[in-house]
Amino acid sequence: MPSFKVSLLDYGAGNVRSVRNAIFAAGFEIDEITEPAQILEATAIIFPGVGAFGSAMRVLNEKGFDEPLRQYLAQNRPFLGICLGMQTLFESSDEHEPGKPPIPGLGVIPGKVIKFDETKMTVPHIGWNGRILHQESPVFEKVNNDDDVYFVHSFYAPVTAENKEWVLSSTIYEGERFISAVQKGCIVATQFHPEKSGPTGLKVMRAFLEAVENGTLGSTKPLEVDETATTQLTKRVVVALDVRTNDHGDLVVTKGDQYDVRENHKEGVVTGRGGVRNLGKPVALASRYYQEGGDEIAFLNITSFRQGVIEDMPMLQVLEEASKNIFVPLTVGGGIRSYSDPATGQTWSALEVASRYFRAGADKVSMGSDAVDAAEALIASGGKKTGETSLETISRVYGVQAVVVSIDPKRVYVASKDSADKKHVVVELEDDQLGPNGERFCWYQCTAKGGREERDICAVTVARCSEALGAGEIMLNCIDMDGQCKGFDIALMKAVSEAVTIPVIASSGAGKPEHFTDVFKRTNVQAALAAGMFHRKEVEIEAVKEHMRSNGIRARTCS
Ligand SMILES: NC(=O)c1ncn([C@@H]2O[C@H](COP(=O)(O)O)[C@@H](O)[C@H]2O)c1NCNC[C@@H](O)[C@H](O)[C@H](O)COP(=O)(O)O
Repeated sequence: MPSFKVSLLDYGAGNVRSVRNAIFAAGFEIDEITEPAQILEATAIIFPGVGAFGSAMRVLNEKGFDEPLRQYLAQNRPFLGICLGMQTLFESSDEHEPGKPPIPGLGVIPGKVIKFDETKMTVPHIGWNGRILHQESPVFEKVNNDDDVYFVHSFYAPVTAENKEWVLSSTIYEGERFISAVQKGCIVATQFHPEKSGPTGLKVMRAFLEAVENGTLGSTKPLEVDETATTQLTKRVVVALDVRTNDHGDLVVTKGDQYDVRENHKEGVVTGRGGVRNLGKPVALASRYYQEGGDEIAFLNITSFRQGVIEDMPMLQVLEEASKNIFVPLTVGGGIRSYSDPATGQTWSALEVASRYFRAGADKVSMGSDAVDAAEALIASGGKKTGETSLETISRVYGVQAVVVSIDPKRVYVASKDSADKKHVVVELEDDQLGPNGERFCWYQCTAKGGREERDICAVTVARCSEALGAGEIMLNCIDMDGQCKGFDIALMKAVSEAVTIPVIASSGAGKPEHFTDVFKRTNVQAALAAGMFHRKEVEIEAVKEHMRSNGIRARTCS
């Protein structure tokens, strides 16, 4: 039985549930810090930060946590900061609340936090990347040096002459070296998320707590840093679980065939309107994919458009259960929008809905129909933002990296590149992906309500508007390819990933490992997802990664 409880500094933003679950998984109990006085009474403090530097420091100051925290750190007492919990240790940051003056950091480490240059690279830096060690430390002694860890951030701390002695590890992203972990004595912090870095992350969390327990935390040794060493962001293999209630009211994982999730065929014979395809229980399947090395898992509530009031949120329980034993990023989508209860007239904002999901264990929320509405409104207003759309309100509080837009387009074939309405981006299809009658040109019409409502706006426009409104990532589905096992729609993935600077997840159509290698070789998407082929056990996640590696594409190794 550990001799101390971990003091958790939760300033109320983002998914702290996973940090709690990772501490429990390491065998320790938690004291929630709610009063400034508790800080100086703590044995070990863990400070997870998600969101924006400015609002984090404002909350620390308003709650009176900043001064006792500075004293605690000045006494070199055990501390683990995560992501923003590391950045706030620095003197300042370029990330501050719009229209508000920059707020200084805790000022424990010299230096300023700055933003990755989106003219040179995709921002945010989302995914699994490596570490170059600058010190030997008990915190990393249980993990292999080349184990990847999970990052999700747009701002970073560069290594400088003034803060060099603090650097525990650095990481390279698109040629830019940044500090991925710091340690001086008993003060440790990571830019990456140990609670989301799978078994590797859990080992880091356990090693930190055990080093506090046996008093060895501060025993570090500087290492000779190989200046030529580098790291590279892996391409992510994501698993999607389309979830809905079946005709008996059970919540099941289902899988559409071009978005139609009903069994209409038996042995190739049309049998008419059958039951909802049932491919298993959401939490059980998600746990299987975690064990099998899935880099991220997305739960999509595909009938959420029918949901009336906020109370009917079945995905909350799924998330709470799943996040107990799954330590890779969890995304939830479906029904992230504002609600009003016709009976009581009570309304709930999309921000309130999203906050419930973050508190239940989600790392990212994904919006479909609401994003199409917001894009149409932005176009109609000539690009004038209201600041009130769900994309803007949620990304302002939780950071763009926590906001995904899921786009559901379908092909509209046209005779030539300029025969469609000028407002739609027409693409030329790849020779091996022409239309059913050899069509070579099409535009991608967006839909809402799960493909049920066609809208007069194209996928490229919705992606661009979503980025402008605060989305940090695009999940790019394709109704034509969904469930067809013929590969991802390359032309669509190219058109959208070249139109935005935020990461794009390719989706719909994978049927074999080659399809992942293909989309990573022919487009610059950062991730790709599949559903059916994994649910039907036709392909293993590791087989996909093996095929990628054997074609020179970096994939995360789980140890
Ligand atoms: N009938 C359906 O299938 C369906 N209806 C709605 N959705 C999703 O549910 C969410 C609804 O969100 P809102 O309530 O509009 O914000 C959206 O993310 C939308 O994409 C649906 N599924 C979307 N599914 C797309 C992928 O998630 C799928 O998993 C890939 O196509 C991979 O499949 P494959 O590998 O088997 O080809």
